[in-house]
Amino acid sequence: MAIEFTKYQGLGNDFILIDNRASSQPMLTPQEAIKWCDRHFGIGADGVIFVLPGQEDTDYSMRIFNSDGSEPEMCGNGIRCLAKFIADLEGRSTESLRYRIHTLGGVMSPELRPNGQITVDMGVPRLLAQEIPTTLTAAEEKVINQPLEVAGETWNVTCVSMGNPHCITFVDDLTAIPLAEIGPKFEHHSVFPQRTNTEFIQVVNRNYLKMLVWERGAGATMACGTGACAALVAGVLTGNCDRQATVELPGGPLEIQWSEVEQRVYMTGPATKVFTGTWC
Ligand SMILES: N[C@@H](CCC[C@H](N)C(=O)O)C(=O)O
Repeated sequence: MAIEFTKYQGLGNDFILIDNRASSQPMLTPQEAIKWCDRHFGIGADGVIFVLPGQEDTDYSMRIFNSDGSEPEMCGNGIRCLAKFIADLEGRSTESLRYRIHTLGGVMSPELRPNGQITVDMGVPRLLAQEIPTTLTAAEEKVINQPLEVAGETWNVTCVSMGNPHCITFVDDLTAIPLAEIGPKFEHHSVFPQRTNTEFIQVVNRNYLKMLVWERGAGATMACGTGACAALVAGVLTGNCDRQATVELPGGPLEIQWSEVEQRVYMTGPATKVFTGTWC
């Protein structure tokens, strides 16, 4: 069966978007998603995202498969791409628009702005060990600057769930991080029963962080929206940064804010259409 798709990217974190509004079941299996994401034998992407009918009073639902076929709960760069894709499908790309999107990580709300940027209300971060999930501390405790042994070194890590799990560690020099070697060791560490995304953060100043990411199910990517949000939350919890900061990723910057009153995290960044195609 021929299936139409559109490729989008947010800071180089790239996704294949599929119009799945006619059914609540994703059109592809995880095995098919692996083939589509392959950069040599397929279209090439960090994941496949489906726009499905809304549930529980939302406008639409989002499901996503990582490039390894696993299904994460949420994706920050992906939800900006999805908002742009929906606006394009509805023929409303030039308006200021807000959607309520159901995800496996909770309801998220992206807003398309007239300047082309998209701000997403990413909800309230979850901080208890059982919510990450991790066995690093007791289930009801937060994981802030806890020592973790990886590759023969002790790393002080802080864990944050933005719907999906993140393990954040602050380092002096990002250029000294052997990402491809240690990323998988964090991802598959026995203290993370559902694996984890890992962010390495260098603090430039209290409002500017630099980040490298190893994503669960996708490896080293150019950017991770949920990871940037989790990094800012971890920075506040460890006293490394203020509640508003620019997070610079290999693919470019995201603006992140953690509001003191409602405790919600807001992420602002771009999303761009790359091309459309048909998989035959
Ligand atoms: N790149 C994404 C996160 C995608 C999901 C992640 N790999 C996971 O398994 O949790 C983002 O921008 O947030």
